[in-house]
Amino acid sequence: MDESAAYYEQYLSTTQLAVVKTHFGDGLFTKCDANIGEQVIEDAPLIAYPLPARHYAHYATKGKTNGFCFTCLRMFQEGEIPVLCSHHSQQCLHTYCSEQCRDRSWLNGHWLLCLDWNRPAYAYIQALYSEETYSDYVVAEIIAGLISKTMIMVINGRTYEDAIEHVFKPYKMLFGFTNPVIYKVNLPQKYKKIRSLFQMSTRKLNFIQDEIPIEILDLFVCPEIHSYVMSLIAFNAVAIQDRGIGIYSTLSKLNHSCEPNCNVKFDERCDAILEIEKPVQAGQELYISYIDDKMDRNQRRKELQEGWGFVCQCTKCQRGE
Ligand SMILES: C[S@@+](CC[C@H](N)C(=O)[O-])C[C@H]1O[C@@H](n2cnc3c(N)ncnc32)[C@H](O)[C@@H]1O
Repeated sequence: MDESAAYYEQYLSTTQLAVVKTHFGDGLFTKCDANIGEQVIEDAPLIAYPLPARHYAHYATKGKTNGFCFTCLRMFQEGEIPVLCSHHSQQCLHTYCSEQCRDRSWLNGHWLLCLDWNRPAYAYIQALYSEETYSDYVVAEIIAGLISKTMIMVINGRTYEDAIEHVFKPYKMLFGFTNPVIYKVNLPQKYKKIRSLFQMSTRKLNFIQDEIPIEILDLFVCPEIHSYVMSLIAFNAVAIQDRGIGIYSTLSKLNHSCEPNCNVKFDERCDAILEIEKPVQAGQELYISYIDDKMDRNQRRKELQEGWGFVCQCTKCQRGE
């Protein structure tokens, strides 16, 4: 069993699914027959973020709409009182559906990106929220999460190597395939901005005793990780209805077909449910469609090439349909 298959085995051991090497890198396979409508896995996101437009709508109409949780993306119900960021005083408008979601967001790096807590980096953080630089904002959030989780593990007694391996592995495994398209546009400029932002975050924090060690900054805030994370967002992020985006470990292993046998639905939070659309037999690969598969072949191939950087090799395209 290769590294990727072995890694995913721990998540899939309670399901009838397996990650297997294919012509397109890894793919997700079923180990048993399944019928239309069967839900074969429910996958919680590794990370999920609201769309920036949602931030703005929320900022603009604060107090007038029900809002949503910035961690699990659940929309608040009529009359529900949101939990605010613990450091909210003026600028941070992050709202959560529970203290658990609030604390998860803080440990996942919100302490680095909170407009009220990280005042020295205020202008840099503000710039990340603009709509044009959505991927900058998400890259910064992901890298903040990597730094935060690594620091917490080191404080709890793990070695740097061990902590970094543990924290980065889920992201490393997502990108198992070799994709020729890696985003490198304006990279030095982009990663330097985020580095300056994190360097300013040197105040003593209540759960982290030290400043961000230079080893961690060097490791996670560098052109290689920046371009890797940007590519992850481009190729693996899934749109969650009109709420935001999520990156999912297992779903990221689903290859595309223009005649898919599965589709993905989301529950009221952003957990994804993979549902069978056409009967499948044990040993078959599961496919979703990344695009609107009703388009003609040229349009489909163009979208896949431009959006995901590959020439579609699915059965329908191979038949020339
Ligand atoms: C979300 S990943 C799917 C899992 C991926 N195969 C892996 O190894 O992790 C998407 C990538 O898989 C490959 N891929 C998926 N569907 C394909 C298809 N129909 N034809 C060719 N390559 C495909 C492309 O490299 C694409 O960018």
